[in-house]
Amino acid sequence: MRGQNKKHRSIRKSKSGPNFTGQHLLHNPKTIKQLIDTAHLQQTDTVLEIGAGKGVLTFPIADKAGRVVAVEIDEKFVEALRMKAKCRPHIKIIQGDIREIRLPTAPYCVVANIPFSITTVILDRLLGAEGRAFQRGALILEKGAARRFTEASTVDPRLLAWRMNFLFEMRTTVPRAHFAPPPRVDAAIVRIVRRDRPLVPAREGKRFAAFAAYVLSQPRMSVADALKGVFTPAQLKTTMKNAKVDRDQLAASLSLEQWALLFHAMLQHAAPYRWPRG
Ligand SMILES: C[S@@+](CC[C@H](N)C(=O)[O-])C[C@H]1O[C@@H](n2cnc3c(N)ncnc32)[C@H](O)[C@@H]1O
Repeated sequence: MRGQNKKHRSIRKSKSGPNFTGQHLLHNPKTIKQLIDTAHLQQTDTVLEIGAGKGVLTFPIADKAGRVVAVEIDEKFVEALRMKAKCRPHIKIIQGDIREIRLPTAPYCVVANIPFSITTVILDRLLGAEGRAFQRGALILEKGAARRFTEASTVDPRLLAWRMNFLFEMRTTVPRAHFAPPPRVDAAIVRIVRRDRPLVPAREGKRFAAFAAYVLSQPRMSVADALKGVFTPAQLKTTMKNAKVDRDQLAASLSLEQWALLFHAMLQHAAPYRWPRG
């Protein structure tokens, strides 16, 4: 018990923000195999593991990948992981906060059972401009979050921005009983893969999200009306025609391709002082 308290104190010390470590350790061999298989790892891959815990994923990942960089915040787990990884030089254990450490700059994959409470922060780092070397991943997320990230259409500007560069697919539900201690709700395995051709360049992600937020800020207004502040009437007419957007179409029904066409038209034709800012 004293050891436990000490452990939690050390986590608290090393973090800013909410004190929640999400230590739900996987113990179901079938789920562990499913998660790792979802990543299709090869000997040429470098894998970033986020929240390595006791290493239940770290070592099977290391059997398949060329290099593993495992990040863990809890110093007790880190100590044990370093002991176990002693004779495996292609495993690097980093003690740190995934919200703060530098991400790899060479191409890498992610396989992880992440702390659910910081899901959006983690995805923002991996899928935003900062994570430009991130190629693909297999992640265990809370089932509700997994559904939200993978449903066919979305009105979340940040998720739209991620989808310009990545494909999301929900693979399978992971019952809460597969973790110790079990989380409040079931989880799911989600596969994320970088698109061969991005619909919007990653460096424009923030500008795209600001554009999407602006158009979506009036959910009952047609896209044409919402864009009157961005384009001149002549620009708007051509843009709507080129993107095949109907006069009365609402933003919620735009396809990803239509979003990308509207955004590119703004960059090409609209005066920069009229571009929405985040
Ligand atoms: C859901 S557990 C997964 C542990 C292990 N991978 C498994 O599947 O059994 C999440 C892990 O992330 C660690 N963690 C929590 N917050 C973290 C952070 N900000 N940065 C790095 N690791 C963190 C926790 O200590 C915990 O070991």
